[in-house]
Amino acid sequence: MTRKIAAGNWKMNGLRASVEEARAIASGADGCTVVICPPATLLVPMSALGVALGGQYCHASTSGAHTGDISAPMLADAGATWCITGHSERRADHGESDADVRAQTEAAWSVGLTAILCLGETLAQREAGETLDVLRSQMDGSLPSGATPDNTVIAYEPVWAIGTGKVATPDQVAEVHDALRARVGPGFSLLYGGSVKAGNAADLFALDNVDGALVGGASLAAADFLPIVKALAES
Ligand SMILES: O=C(CO)COP(=O)(O)O
Repeated sequence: MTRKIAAGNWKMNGLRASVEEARAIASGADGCTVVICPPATLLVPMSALGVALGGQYCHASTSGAHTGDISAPMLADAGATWCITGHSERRADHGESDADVRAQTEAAWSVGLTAILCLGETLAQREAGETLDVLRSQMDGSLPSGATPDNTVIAYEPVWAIGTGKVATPDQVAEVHDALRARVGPGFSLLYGGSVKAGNAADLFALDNVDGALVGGASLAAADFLPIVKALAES
């Protein structure tokens, strides 16, 4: 059985006042696993809300001279039980390679964090017909061999659908998720991410191999996120 997971990636958004929004999400979440990945500064203030928390990234090392970075043990110590790895914004903004993502994913596992490993093609790659090849190569390069359904969730996030309002069509998502399922086998939860909103969530969750979503903008407010959680719980 795959787990149904609604994960919110708050990215670089949220101040201490946003803890109240997370509290509202926590109290309304029902029927599936809900994870909030706030900025690291909000992990401790959110740690008593009763909702699962995740980091958005972790360094491959456990400690050391890496100014501005954060390690998996720090995330776990602050209350996280999950960690996003390989998000396309990290790959683009910080030059993270598949090898980096693989090492970060192993670092997350080493302290018991469940990794939400992100993959996705750019618009140019999709238009060149390279989508499945790109994803295969990202999987080969960034998914460590010790991955299990307990320690890893895969998130397909087409780069062109992130923050653009252009959600991938159900056919596009089904093609990729069916290929991912064939690659990883049963049990692994496969999330879709990229402009997921209340209005398109049910159609995505109706697909065979979509077990949830990794939501950006629409996870910041309970009024936007909870209808997505409900759609997943009812799928
Ligand atoms: O990148 C995403 C989640 O990790 C998706 O972001 P949006 O839902 O804002 O498109």
